[in-house]
Amino acid sequence: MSLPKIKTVRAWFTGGATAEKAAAGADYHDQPGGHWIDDHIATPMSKYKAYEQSRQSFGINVLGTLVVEVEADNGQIGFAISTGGEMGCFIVEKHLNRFIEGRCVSDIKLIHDQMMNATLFYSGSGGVVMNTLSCVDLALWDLFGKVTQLPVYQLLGGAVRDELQFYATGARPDLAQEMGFIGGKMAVQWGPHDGDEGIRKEAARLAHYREACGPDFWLMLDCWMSQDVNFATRLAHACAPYNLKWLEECLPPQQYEGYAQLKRQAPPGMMISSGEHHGTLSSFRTLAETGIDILQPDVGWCGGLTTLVEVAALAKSRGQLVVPHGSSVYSHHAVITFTNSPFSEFLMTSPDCSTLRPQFDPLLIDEPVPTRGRLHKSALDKPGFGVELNRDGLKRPYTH
Ligand SMILES: C[C@H](O)[C@H](O)[C@@H](O)[C@@H](O)C(=O)O
Ligand SMILES: [Mg+2]
Repeated sequence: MSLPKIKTVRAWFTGGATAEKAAAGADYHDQPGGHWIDDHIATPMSKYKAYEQSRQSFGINVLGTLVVEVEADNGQIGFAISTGGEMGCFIVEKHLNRFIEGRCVSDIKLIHDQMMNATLFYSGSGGVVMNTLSCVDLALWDLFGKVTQLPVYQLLGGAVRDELQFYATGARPDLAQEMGFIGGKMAVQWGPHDGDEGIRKEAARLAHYREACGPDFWLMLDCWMSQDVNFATRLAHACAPYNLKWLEECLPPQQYEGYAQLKRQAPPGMMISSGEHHGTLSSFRTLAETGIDILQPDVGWCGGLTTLVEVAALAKSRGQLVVPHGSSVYSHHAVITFTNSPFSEFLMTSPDCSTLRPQFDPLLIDEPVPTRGRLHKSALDKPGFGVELNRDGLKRPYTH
């Protein structure tokens, strides 16, 4: 089979700081007011009163959505979305384009290695540069699937299970249980600056939902980098009586010693997780060596699908789980091929968690959502990632 070459790469954005209004999409924090995902959630900025109530107030949604499309010389187009906005457009159109155009559509790993090495001097192994590189990588996998007429999960070697099962991240674990999810993960709302009262409030909320959901429904807390080892340890022990399944991302990404200490100090049987704000395989090796139980790379932020596959193999060699941060079809196609990813995250983007809204709505046409907390592999049986792009409102600020 003679494969086409990549003729053009283009980058678009929507939402973010330069947009007139919030525009949800890949940057799913860019929601209109009154949304659960921006309601007094603890962050490293919560110790500043002005930034305690809303994450948008300190800029969680400044980047906006990046869309990358790659067009082959036979006219077929692959695309992907991530969090990166106008800055990502600049990086794609003014820097990464030189490693992409002219290459064969199957040269995904070569392009990935050149993008990684060429951005080392300004990527800091994460952040918007890694988001952008990840988005290019995902678009290349999508194009390869479109050209070969195969879903990405089959390009990766095929499914190791017939269906994906999901826990739901949101403010209402009770509603998640009614919808058939296997668990509910809530965002913590209090942090070290709230002292013992904060721990009491979190434990009381957990006790309420343990009562509402019964003894076996999974309940988790997501701390979004907002804590220190002492607060996280004491929170873990305060929540142990309510069978907290895992405590997530308590510390900033680089505090590896802290994660190792937290894992040692956590109650027996309670899992510790992190990873959604880590980028590159090396960072995940260091994170895995802390001994935490679950690595949670975001495939749109960690280095793309090419890196995610490497991270999954690393974790598998250590007996650790990989449960990617909620990233819709971009992680579904990977997770269903990983033997150490027994479940996935579905991130509730409906304002009050009462309905099943596709995570990247409205950007992906035909974006699947779980039914009774599950998604059969047949839902992924379309070429590439199996979704099409809603181009409404997209802007292309740079060309080359
Ligand atoms: C719900 C969390 O605060 C974040 O908004 C979410 O993006 C992430 O941490 C997650 O694990 O879903
Ligand atoms: Mg998280």
